Amino acid sequence: MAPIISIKNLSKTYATGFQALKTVDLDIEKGEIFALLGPNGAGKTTLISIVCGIVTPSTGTVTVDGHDIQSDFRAARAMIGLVPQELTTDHFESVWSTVSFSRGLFGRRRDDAFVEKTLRDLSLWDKRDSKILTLSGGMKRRVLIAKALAHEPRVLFLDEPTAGVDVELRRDMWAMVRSLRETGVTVILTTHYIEEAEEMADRIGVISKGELILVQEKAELMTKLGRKELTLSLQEPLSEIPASLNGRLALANDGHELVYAYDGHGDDTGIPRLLADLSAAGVNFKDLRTKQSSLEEIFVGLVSERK
Ligand SMILES: Nc1ncnc2c1ncn2[C@@H]1O[C@H](COP(=O)(O)OP(=O)(O)OP(=O)(O)O)[C@@H](O)[C@H]1O
Repeated sequence: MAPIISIKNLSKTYATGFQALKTVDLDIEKGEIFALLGPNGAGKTTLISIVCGIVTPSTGTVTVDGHDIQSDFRAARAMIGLVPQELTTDHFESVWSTVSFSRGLFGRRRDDAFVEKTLRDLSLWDKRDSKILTLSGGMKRRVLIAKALAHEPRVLFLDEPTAGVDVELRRDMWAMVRSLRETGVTVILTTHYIEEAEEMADRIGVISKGELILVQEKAELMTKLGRKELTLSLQEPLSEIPASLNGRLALANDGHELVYAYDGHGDDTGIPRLLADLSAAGVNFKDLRTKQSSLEEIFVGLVSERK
């Protein structure tokens, strides 16, 4: 099956001379949930802004269901719903009129029943006559989603959908994404939360400094991301690791700490066996802490693995 979005040789250098994207190639399959994972400034918004026709690429092409986003912009854009990070217009409009207006913008015929269903699904029905200005931040986010869905797009982009939203909205948003997928809608979300990519995505692309450094099925990538470290603060410093524990641990902090790295997503972390072996070797500790690899460390690990 042809991909719903095909990105080839895409790069972007802004007028400042800053290169925000470096030769990105990516195909998104119809009906998948794809998470673009990367730290702030990695180029996520730039990438989706190009696909949505908001930013012009410096090189490369993008097609949406076969429509070129530059030469066939209207057809390409009509396929897409975009939920941006912030609402910038429409403050004085009511919820109902801003959402139904968005539908009209894409040439869709008026369909009050569809707009009503969208508002109800997003718990906005009671607010349909309220001016956007008077809504809470969470409600404004819901309006952004309703606007993006108003013209029944086949592809939905969510830019940092849960940054700063409350638990309830996050849960609603995830449920909405899953139900959209059931109707064949393709969802692409950007995030810098590993947990969000893990919860939502079928496939994850890791972007760092404008480069798509890895694209992988979630299950595979989470195994890589799941590395954790257990640090034990010892009661007495050690000059060397006891023979029975060698190979599993590293000494740190001048022998005051032992560090054990393990797969945080595996069923068998090896920790119970490790603690039993430490006790048998007469090594006592006074404190312990665990640490998840940070995104930065993961990126460094992923990039060096590819070399
Ligand atoms: N119009 C612009 N002119 C110059 N530089 C820009 C412009 N827009 C973005 N940038 C720069 O491009 C880089 C990538 O920005 P982008 O917004 O795509 O990142 P991001 O991964 O979406 O990050 P965030 O999560 O912070 O939005 C950043 O360093 C940003 O400062």
